[in-house]
Amino acid sequence: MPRIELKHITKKFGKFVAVDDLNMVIEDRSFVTLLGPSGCGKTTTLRMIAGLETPTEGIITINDKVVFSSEDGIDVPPDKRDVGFLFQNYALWPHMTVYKNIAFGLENLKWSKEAIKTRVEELLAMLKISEFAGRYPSELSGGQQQRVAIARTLATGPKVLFMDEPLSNLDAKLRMEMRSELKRLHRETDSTFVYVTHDQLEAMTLSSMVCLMKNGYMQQYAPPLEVYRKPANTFTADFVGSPNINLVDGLVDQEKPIVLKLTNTVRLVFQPKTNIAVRQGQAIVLGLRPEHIAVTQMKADAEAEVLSSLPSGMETIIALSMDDIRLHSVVFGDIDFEVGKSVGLSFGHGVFNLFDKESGKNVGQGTLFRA
Ligand SMILES: Nc1ncnc2c1ncn2[C@@H]1O[C@H](COP(=O)(O)OP(=O)(O)OP(=O)(O)O)[C@@H](O)[C@H]1O
Repeated sequence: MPRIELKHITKKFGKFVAVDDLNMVIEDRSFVTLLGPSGCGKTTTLRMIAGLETPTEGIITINDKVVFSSEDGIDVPPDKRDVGFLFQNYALWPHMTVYKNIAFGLENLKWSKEAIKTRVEELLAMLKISEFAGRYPSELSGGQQQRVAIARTLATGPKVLFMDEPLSNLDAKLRMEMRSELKRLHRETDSTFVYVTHDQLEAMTLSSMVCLMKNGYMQQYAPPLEVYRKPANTFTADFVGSPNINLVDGLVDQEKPIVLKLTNTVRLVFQPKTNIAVRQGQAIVLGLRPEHIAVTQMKADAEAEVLSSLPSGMETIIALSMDDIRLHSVVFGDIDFEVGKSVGLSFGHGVFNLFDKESGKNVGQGTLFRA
């Protein structure tokens, strides 16, 4: 079963380094998402693994077989890597029916008519498009066309499936529907999925592992909830989560216990979960997820004023001003808050991340309370 390994993969376009010394292991049957802002190197990475782009340096192995090595001059072509593709422009063949579109690849492989029929019917059922078998692509909605494209890609049973923003042409409702379809397909097919997106929500909800990239560098490679709970640096902290994490600048005011000074009046004790090293006067950034800032009338750790309240029914996003620091909190339930009102903030039920201001790196996790 395929396990993919990238060793010291670098890709340069002229002098420009698009991917820089990337090392990663994609475990068999995992769902790995390459995530990051536009231009960070996601597509280039995917294309190098697939064999569509030649790395400048490094080694790629699939199932312990070297498919690329700059040193040994090995470069196995894409069709010999046992992989399938699904891209943003999934262009179905317009003059072929849905059935034919899915069958085409199998006919090329000289499958028997009966075997093709069995396989196509299985895929039509799996993707819930059996009733459209006789239609042409122009007679289908965008979401239905996308399902056909997925069925066509899955037909030959590729061990690894590469997808580059496959849902970006769909409207919000369909994207949501296709997300759960993709997750189900991943379970049902036993294939390894490698998926490119710049949509953090898509990456969070779909993947077993997220590879977060910036400027050609891997920033963090971890399960999505680990990226969320324990971001490696301020960039990854800020990239995942909606509404965004609150990143508040401050100073280490005291080392034992650790006291953080956020403003002239807001000082908080940071109780680390494990031993961490900070020094007095060190500039830090405190990461506060909005759902860990509770708005309370009792036993507050800090005081704030309500700047705005955005109730959506299930939850309310509140903009707050704590001294001159702006914070966002999320409160669950259909509650509204009065603008201008003074409220208390409690940090009692959260675990917070502390970052070094200069390097941006995570220095540790801990709980917070009033100093
Ligand atoms: N053929 C090329 N020649 C020169 N530069 C390229 C080429 N292909 C990509 N690049 C550059 O390499 C960088 C990474 O491109 P890549 O397509 O991998 O980014 P991405 O993260 O997938 O972005 P997006 O989300 O916008 O698709 C970009 O700055 C891009 O301009």
